[in-house]
Amino acid sequence: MLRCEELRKLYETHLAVDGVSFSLEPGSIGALVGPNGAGKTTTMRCLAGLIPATSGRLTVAGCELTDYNSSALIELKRHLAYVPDDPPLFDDLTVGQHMEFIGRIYDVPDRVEKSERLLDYFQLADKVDAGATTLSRGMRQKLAIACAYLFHPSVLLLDEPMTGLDPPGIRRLLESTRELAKAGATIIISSHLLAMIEDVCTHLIVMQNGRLQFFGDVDQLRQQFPSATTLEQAYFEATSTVTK
Ligand SMILES: Nc1ncnc2c1ncn2[C@@H]1O[C@H](COP(=O)(O)OP(=O)(O)OP(=O)(O)O)[C@@H](O)[C@H]1O
Repeated sequence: MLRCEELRKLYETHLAVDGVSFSLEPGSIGALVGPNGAGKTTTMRCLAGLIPATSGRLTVAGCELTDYNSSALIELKRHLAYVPDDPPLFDDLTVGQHMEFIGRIYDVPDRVEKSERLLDYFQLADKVDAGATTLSRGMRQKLAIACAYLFHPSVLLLDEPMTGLDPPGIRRLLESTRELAKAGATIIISSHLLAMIEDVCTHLIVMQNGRLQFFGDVDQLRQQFPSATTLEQAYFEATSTVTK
């Protein structure tokens, strides 16, 4: 379960997120979309507990992010995985060592077998002994996603996950998010690639200039934008960035 109530985030004098509210039940996949600078990454980072909200109430994986004390954040991190668009990896570790490290700190049962399966699934098996600094951008992305899946998070936040991925990588990522949601996880995918996330998302969160323009499930989206036949058309109508 993930609930974001009246989230506001001020960077000094700039209001990046202005009163955004939405909630997602377990099993939901929310597509977080909006123009550059809309406040998507800021929202994700607040939900992940990486930056404090200026005001608002955030409940993520049963944890209330109100006081940002260390025990609340540690509890949150047990259940949440956040994969930014340029994931920070450990320069001194290999691909296999990343999986081993994450498997150990999250105390993942069968971590060796799960790691092998995930590296195989994300086509990184032949890179198991490669150092993180030798990976391509897409491989770094895949490794960060594999690390996130390893401990089976109940909330997964993916910020622009498809930017560096090849077509098989994108397909596998989307398939795997569907599987994780089916198993009860709550997922948010922030992306500009609307056609690609269209089939996988159950909900749409549209932001623009820090404000929420639309939140609802796919049926509500159809009701609100009856003439839109694609997610992209609904997006344009919600943000009015393009007129026909
Ligand atoms: N650390 C920061 N300090 C000051 N302003 C910031 C900071 N981070 C983001 N902003 C501003 O907040 C606004 C929202 O930025 P954010 O990165 O959340 O947008 P976004 O929707 O993720 O954009 P994009 O699609 O380009 O990634 C922008 O105007 C941005 O310039």
